Amino acid sequence: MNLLDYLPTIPDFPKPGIMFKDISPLLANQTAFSYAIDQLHELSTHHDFDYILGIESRGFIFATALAQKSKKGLVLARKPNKLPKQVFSENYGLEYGKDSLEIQQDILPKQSKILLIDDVLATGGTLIAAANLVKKSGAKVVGSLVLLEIFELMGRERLLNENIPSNALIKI
Ligand SMILES: O=P(O)(O)OC[C@H]1O[C@H](OP(=O)(O)OP(=O)(O)O)[C@H](O)[C@@H]1O
Ligand SMILES: Nc1ncnc2[nH]cnc12
Repeated sequence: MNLLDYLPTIPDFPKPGIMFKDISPLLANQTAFSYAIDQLHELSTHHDFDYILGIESRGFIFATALAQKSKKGLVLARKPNKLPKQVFSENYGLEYGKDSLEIQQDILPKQSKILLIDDVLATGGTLIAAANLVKKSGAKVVGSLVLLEIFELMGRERLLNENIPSNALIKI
């Protein structure tokens, strides 16, 4: 199955010049979605981890499915002002803007091993911010896994510079 058939490119969204990869058709096709989760789960087994960290919002979809399949807990990295307790925060830039992510300060046990999950790796800004939140918690990032990596935006290099191993089911 070629998952790229279910990931159309939408030019100039959300800003001129951005070639946006839309995951909606993949999610809407039960066979493609299920195949993607099975393949991502297989890649996740190469890591020894205690928790999955999912990134709001598209990352939550894949993180939830993988946490269930892996029988691991799911921790949410959320956009600002959504979490009810004390948080660690990170500001970051991504391909088409700036944002912040937060996690609750008391959610990750110190020294626990964390696998980061998102849908797309573009510049890597989002995953590096998520990794910094894990570090602030005293936990350890064992790797990152995405559905789709946009190779020319060089996120993988940025992640490697931060000592974050990265893997992607599809690379374009
Ligand atoms: O590698 P980067 O350049 O950081 O870009 C990747 C991020 O961009 C998208 O998130 P977005 O902030 O658009 O949020 P969404 O999931 O809520 O749509 C995507 O879901 C990744 O999290
Ligand atoms: N080009 C892109 N398509 C989909 N999601 C993205 N997140 C960052 N860049 C993206």
